[in-house]
Amino acid sequence: MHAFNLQAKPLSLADRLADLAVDALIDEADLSPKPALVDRRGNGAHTDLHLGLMHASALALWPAFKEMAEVALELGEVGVPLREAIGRIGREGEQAMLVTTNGVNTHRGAIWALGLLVTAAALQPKSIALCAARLALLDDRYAPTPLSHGAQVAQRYGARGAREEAQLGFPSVLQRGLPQLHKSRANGHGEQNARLDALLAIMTELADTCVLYRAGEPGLHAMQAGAQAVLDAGGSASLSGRRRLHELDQQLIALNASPGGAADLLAATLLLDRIEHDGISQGAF
Ligand SMILES: CC(C)(COP(=O)(O)OP(=O)(O)OC[C@H]1O[C@@H](n2cnc3c(N)ncnc32)[C@H](O)[C@@H]1O)[C@@H](O)C(=O)NCCC(=O)NCCS
Ligand SMILES: Nc1ncnc2c1ncn2[C@@H]1O[C@H](COP(=O)(O)OP(=O)(O)OP(=O)(O)O)[C@@H](O)[C@H]1O
Repeated sequence: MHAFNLQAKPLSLADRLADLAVDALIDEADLSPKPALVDRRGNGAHTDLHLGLMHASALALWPAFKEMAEVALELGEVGVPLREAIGRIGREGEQAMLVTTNGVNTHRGAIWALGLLVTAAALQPKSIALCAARLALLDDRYAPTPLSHGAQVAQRYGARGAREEAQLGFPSVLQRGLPQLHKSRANGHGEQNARLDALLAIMTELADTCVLYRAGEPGLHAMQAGAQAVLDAGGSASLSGRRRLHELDQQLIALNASPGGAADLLAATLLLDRIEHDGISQGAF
C-alpha cells in the first residue's frame, strides 16, 4: 500500500471547460499589440486596468465557469431553470471579479459571452452557438435591470449590444473571428498575427457599446474603418498592415475608444477554437 496515490485524477468536462475559458481570457489579455486595449505593452485607453489585473480577474472566474458547466450537465436541457441558474452563477462570478479587482470592471461582458458558451458546450457540444443563443433568449426573473452603459447606448443610438450578439448566436465570432483566424493561419501568418487579424475582423462590423459609450459614433466609425484598413493592407503580418495597426492604436487612444466588446468576442473566438482542438466539439458550432 502506498502513502500517496500518485495517479492524477482525470479532469471532468466541467474542469476542462473552465480551464479553456480562463486560458482564452488570458490569451486575449496577453495578445499584443491590440488597439487601445490592455496588453503586454500597457493599458491602452484604460486608466483603471492593467495586465496583472486582467490575469487575476480571469483566474477568479474559474469557479463560476466550472459551476455553469456542472449545472448544465445536471439540468440537462435548455430552459428557464438553467437560464436562471447560470444568471445567478454569473452574478456571483461578477462579485468575485469585483472583489479581486477592487471594484474595477475587467470582464463583465466576458462572463456573459463565455459563460453562455461554456454552458452550451457542456450541454450540446455539436451546436454550441445555437444552444447559447437559445439560453440568451430566455428571461431571467432575477436579473437586475440597471441603466448600464450598454442600455444607455441602446437608447441613444439604437445599437445592438452584448445581449443581442448572444441572442443571434454570436455572428461576430462565427462569421468574423473564427473564419479570419483560420484564414490567417492557413496563410502562414503566425499564431499571434492570426489572433490579431481575428480581433480586427470582429472590429470591422461590431456595434461595440464600450466604444459608443466612450467615443460616440465617430469613435465607432474610426474603429470599424481602421480595422478594415489594416486587413486591406495585408493584415497584422504585413509591414503596411502593421503601420496601419499602429495608426489605429494611436487614433483610438486619442478618442478614448477602447473596443472592450470586441476583446470579449475575441476571447469567445479563442474559446471555441480551443474547444475544437480539445476534441470536445468537432467544429460544427
Ligand atoms: C447582458 C449583459 C452583458 C449586460 O449587458 P449591457 O449591455 O446592459 O451591459 P454593459 O454596458 O455593462 O456591457 C457589457 C459588456 O459587453 C461587452 N460588449 C459591448 N458591446 C458588445 C457587443 N456588441 N457584443 C458583445 N459584447 C459587447 C463589453 O465588454 C461590455 O463591457 C450581462 O452582463 C447581464 O445580463 N448582466 C446582468 C447581471 C447578470 O445576470 N449577470 C450574469 C449573466 S450570466
Ligand atoms: N484586454 C482588454 N483591455 C481592455 N478591456 C477589455 C479587455 N478585454 C476585455 N475587455 C472588456 O472591456 C470592458 C472594459 O471596458 P470599460 O472600461 O469601457 O468598461 P466600464 O467599466 O463599463 O466603463 P468605464 O471604465 O468607461 O466606466 C470590460 O467589460 C471587459 O470585458
